Amino acid sequence: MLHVVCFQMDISPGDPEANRQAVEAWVKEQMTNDEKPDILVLPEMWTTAYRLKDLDKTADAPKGETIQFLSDLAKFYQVNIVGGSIAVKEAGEIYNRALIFNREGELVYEYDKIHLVPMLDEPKYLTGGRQKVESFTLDGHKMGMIICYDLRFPELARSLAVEGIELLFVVAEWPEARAIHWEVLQQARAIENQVYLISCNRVGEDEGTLFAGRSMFINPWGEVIVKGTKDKQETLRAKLDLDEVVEIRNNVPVFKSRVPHLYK
Ligand SMILES: NC(=O)CCC(=O)C(=O)O
Repeated sequence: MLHVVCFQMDISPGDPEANRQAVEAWVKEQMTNDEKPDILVLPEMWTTAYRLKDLDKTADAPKGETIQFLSDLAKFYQVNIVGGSIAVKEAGEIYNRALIFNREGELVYEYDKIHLVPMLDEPKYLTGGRQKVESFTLDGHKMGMIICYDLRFPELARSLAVEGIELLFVVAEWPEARAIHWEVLQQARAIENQVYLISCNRVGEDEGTLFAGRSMFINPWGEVIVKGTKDKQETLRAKLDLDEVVEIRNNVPVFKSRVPHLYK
């Protein structure tokens, strides 16, 4: 069983220090519980939220404070951290960068959001990722990670599923205005790829945008096993039986039935 916990967070806009303090307190609370989680998950752009005009000042350096902070927490509590994403400024460009740390505090994977979301002005302020997505391994299990708007591009999740991931993380700041897409697309990605899908969205409002919450844990059959509220900061948790992935792939052998040379 893999015990996964997500922080459906109400982010303090443009205030990395306040957000780091909130995350530190939350991690401490999780790790002093009797049942210690295996993986902690944070949302998208959790240090700054979508204060994009300020990112020149508030983005982290590539080996900056937030990266060290997450690494130290992972090492101190010996827990894997799917560190959501943060703004990182590198060679004059700003990226929406996801960060994954193992129990030793090592950065095992980083991913720059490929699809920048026009509806939130990302292309005006950020540079899209140029590296191919890859899977990573935590506690011996293959996993993948995408960021928010990436959810709309099924080929991205599929490429990770073809690599053999059992679990897909979706970290997000998805607005309430398109909440129906958020819910349905998550279930679709879980069903078509036969993976556990763990999403971590923010709640709250910033500069007129209300965010949708409804973070979800979905099993590889497509059932929502845990769902956050639409408007409350809260912690979501579940123990995942990864044998279910194998069982469902045996019962409905989608990956064996694919004929990829006949379509793109
Ligand atoms: N932060 C995001 O990528 C939001 C995505 C979004 O609003 C949408 O796809 O709709």
